Amino acid sequence: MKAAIALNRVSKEFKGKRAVDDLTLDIAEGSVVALLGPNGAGKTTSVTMMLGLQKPTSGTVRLLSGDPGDRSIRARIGAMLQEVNVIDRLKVREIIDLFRSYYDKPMPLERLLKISGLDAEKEKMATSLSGGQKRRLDFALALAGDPSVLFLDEPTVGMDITSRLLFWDTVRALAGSGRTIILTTHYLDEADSIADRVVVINRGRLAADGTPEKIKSAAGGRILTFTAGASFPRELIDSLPGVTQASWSGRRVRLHSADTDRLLFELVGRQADMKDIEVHGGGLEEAFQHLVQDESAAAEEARGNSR
Ligand SMILES: Nc1ncnc2c1ncn2[C@@H]1O[C@H](COP(=O)(O)OP(=O)(O)OP(=O)(O)O)[C@@H](O)[C@H]1O
Repeated sequence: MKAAIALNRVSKEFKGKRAVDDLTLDIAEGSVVALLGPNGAGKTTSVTMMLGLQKPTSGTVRLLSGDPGDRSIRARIGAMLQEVNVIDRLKVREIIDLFRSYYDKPMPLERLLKISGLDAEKEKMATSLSGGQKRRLDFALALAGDPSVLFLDEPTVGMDITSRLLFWDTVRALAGSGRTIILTTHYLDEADSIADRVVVINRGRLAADGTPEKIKSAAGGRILTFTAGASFPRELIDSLPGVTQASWSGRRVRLHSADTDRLLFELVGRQADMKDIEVHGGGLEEAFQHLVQDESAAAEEARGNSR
């Protein structure tokens, strides 16, 4: 399948600090991809590089097989970014029309008003809109050129629950018409309901990549933690059945597994030297946080080892 977006070993540094670190990623045309990650993970920086708004410090970005900075490529892209900048002294309808005028084949005004749910507000001054309505106006502006690739950077921030649900229904319908959609969110549930692929970014690096089901099963399950005694061999972890992730923090060991009962039974059977054993699990969000935290802990450890 053709790649709508191709990032090859992309890094971005700000004053010596790496926001994106050697990221390689292909996004197939027609797919709906959610970029997930904690605050400061590098999601927005990645998206702005895909859009050609920022240049990578190293590596290459291709958008629709071309340079993201090219006018002809930009004409096929729509973006709803985090900064909300509503133009003063214009009505909703006028702003949408202004944006439509930038494109050769814009979406009809009526359709944009309907999609964004702003029909009743079309004669209002844009500055008088509520936060959630301004987000919906941003959505209409992103769609003005009838784009084949749509970027949505935390699109539902500021929307109430009804608007959120309506918004995702609309995005789902747009995805059905063959557009490529890249969205960033903090919510695994939102990603799960819309995306066919989830890419988890943490500290500028790829932490996980796969279908929502795959990510959930990697992030999910339960967690067994214990303090390993002096005679606990590190290699023992590798030979344990059903461990999806393992990390060490000092002598504290954290193991993810879909079946922590069996894992514990196995460890006890092998007379492993452990104390302060805990088993915990929980919701999807909590599991996701662990996935990201564990990735960070592993990165810290790798950095420590390489020093
Ligand atoms: N223009 C900039 N100048 C300096 N540092 C920046 C700049 N833009 C981003 N950063 C830094 O790069 C890192 C990644 O930021 P980015 O906005 O890409 O993260 P994010 O995953 O989108 O976070 P959030 O979920 O909070 O929006 C952060 O440490 C941020 O402070």
